[in-house]
Amino acid sequence: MENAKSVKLVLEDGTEIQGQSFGAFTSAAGEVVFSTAMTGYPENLTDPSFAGQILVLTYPMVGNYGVPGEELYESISKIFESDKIHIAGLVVNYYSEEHSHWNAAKSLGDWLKEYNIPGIFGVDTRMLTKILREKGAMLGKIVAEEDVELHDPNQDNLVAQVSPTEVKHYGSGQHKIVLVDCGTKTNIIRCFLQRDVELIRVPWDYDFTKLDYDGLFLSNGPGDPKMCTATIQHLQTALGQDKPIFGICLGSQLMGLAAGGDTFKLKYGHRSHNQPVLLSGTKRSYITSQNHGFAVDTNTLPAEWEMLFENLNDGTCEGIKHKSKPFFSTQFHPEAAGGPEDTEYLFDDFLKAVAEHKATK
Ligand SMILES: NC(=O)CC[C@H](N)C(=O)O
Repeated sequence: MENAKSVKLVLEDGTEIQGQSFGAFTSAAGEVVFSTAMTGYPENLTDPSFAGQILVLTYPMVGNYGVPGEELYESISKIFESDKIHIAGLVVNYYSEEHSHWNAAKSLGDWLKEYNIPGIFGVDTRMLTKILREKGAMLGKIVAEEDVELHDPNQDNLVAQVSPTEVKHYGSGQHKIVLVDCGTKTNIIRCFLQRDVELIRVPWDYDFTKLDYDGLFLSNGPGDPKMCTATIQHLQTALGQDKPIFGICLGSQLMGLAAGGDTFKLKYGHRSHNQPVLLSGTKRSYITSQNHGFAVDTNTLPAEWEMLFENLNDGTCEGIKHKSKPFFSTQFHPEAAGGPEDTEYLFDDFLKAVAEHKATK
């Protein structure tokens, strides 16, 4: 790109990498994480779970298909995973200034500018990823003119920042599902609305235990799950009953914590569209979409709980289930967006559990 201004990426270990600016020419600090997904930047950038993070993409050319225009589906976005960009900054190797796609409405750089998010290109993102894999995810900053302090987003209650403040209702259907929105991806809402569901979307700290519902869903969300003390407390009440509960990603970690287990921070997290997981008790594996930096420590789970899926790369917990009650979760993203849709059937499994539970009443 001609005339692009110089910017640098600085890591907490002192590594400095020079690059060029695209998107907003401004400085930003955050946790530097990498994703090896080959496509899906419109979905990734709007996934609220990335709040506070500077995202490094290992795929070498980014921006070539531009950014689609907005369309609505039942009053929520049909295209994006929330209503804004959530990442703190973007790091790419080659930024494709020219984009071409039937669905593109603007360039990636212009989209980043709209939300005042800095991008840096001309960075060897695979070399950078090797550093992050050896040393672990690190704090860092993109520095334009003004220097900024390093900042650890995991010390903040990011969920409170991205969760809605009001209750919203969607759709009509046989099953009344409460969705606890800790930063939900809109494809989770779309997945429910494509099924026989009336959805009640509530804020992260809302006392849903007082609501009349058939099944409880816990969304994905940013930051350290231990920050969500209000959600964990309400969830403990729900675990004392027997209505079906399904959690995804942060929702899985909250289920583990509410059950009495512990979570820990992974060295560098799982962010990609090709994470293999094994369904416990079978030889069946699935390729899954993932975006997480924390995980449930399976060894700390109480005796009535067990691991439901295991990550085949590093053996960590990819979901848990209660041995006798209809409570289960996945650390990966069955709703994909982006990534493979092979595990979307888990929404059907959950609704089947809801229907069965209602039939016994
Ligand atoms: N996508 C998510 O829900 C991420 C959960 C949590 N913030 C983590 O990084 O592990």
